[in-house]
Amino acid sequence: GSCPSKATIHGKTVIVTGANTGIGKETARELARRGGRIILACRDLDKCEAAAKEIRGDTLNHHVDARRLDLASLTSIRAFAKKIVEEEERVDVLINNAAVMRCPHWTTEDGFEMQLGVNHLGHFLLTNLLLEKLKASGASRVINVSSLAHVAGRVDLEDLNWERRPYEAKAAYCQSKLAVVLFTRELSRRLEGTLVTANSLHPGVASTELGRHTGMHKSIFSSTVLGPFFWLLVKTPKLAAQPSVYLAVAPELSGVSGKYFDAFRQKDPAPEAQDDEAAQKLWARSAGLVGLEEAQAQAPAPKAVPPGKVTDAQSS
Ligand SMILES: NC(=O)c1ccc[n+]([C@@H]2O[C@H](COP(=O)([O-])OP(=O)(O)OC[C@H]3O[C@@H](n4cnc5c(N)ncnc54)[C@H](O)[C@@H]3O)[C@@H](O)[C@H]2O)c1
Repeated sequence: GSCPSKATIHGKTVIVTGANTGIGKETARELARRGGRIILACRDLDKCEAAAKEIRGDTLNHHVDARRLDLASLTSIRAFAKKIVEEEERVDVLINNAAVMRCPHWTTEDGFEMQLGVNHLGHFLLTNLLLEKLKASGASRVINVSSLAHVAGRVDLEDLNWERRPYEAKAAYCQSKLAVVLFTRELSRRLEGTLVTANSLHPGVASTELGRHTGMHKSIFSSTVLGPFFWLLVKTPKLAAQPSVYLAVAPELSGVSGKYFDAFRQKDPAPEAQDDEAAQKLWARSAGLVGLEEAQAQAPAPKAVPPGKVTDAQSS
């Protein structure tokens, strides 16, 4: 169903990755409707601008902006984060939504297996680079879009990038989505004592462009056998966006952190996703791969700034 919370987000700034299409675009649209300043972060700036324009026209919220972010490039992630840190007063919600599913054995600019690189490592670096900004904005929320597919995942810490095993696109997707839940768990642990929360979610199964590499989005749509039933089982992108919207806005989720949601319901993720030791090891491996200083990832929390207030440091 639709988001159980009707809360608005006036004065808040939200970043949504992979927001030019699918669930990300509908998440951005719904949040724009609720009054926030929405930053769409997409690999292709033209598509991003087009989506931002469409959302502005649709919601009459003119605080909807497009920014370039290629999660398959550490350089692009650093450039995006630098711009946000320098130009934005605050970041209240970061929705790590972008993903690649079951693509061929591609690698990112920095040589990571594409699905791990985009779905996990890219968002891992992005989140860490924005962490001080999130803390300075008060009770900010990090929302990591995972998938039920994480239950079939296995994180191989010795071979995260599929260099020593035969590549399996499906298993690589499941690994990346399990990594997202483990990352959320460890992030939440590290955020204890701050007001910032981090949760992950499964949006439900939706008809989006995610199946572009599997042919599923085409074959199932055109299937005369599944056709009539397909729509009973599968959500529209708009409906699949509602859980992300809920985690972003719901007042009742204030202070809730380190949890996994299946749509609107908090649930236990797979046992592998509740392994604190694995989460800590994955954090260390991920930090090493993206070249993140551990010290930077653990800097003490600065004082929170109430909405609308700009500190000297931020205004300079
Ligand atoms: N659709 C489903 O059934 C389903 C089920 C479970 C989880 N999910 C998750 O929901 C999220 C949204 O997926 P969707 O279904 O809307 O798919 P989608 O393919 O329509 O959207 C994914 C977005 O990620 C972006 N992206 C891919 N690579 C990128 C990169 N290198 N840099 C920046 N952006 C990049 C794409 O451009 C696109 O905008 C994903 O995290 C996906 O894993 C979807």
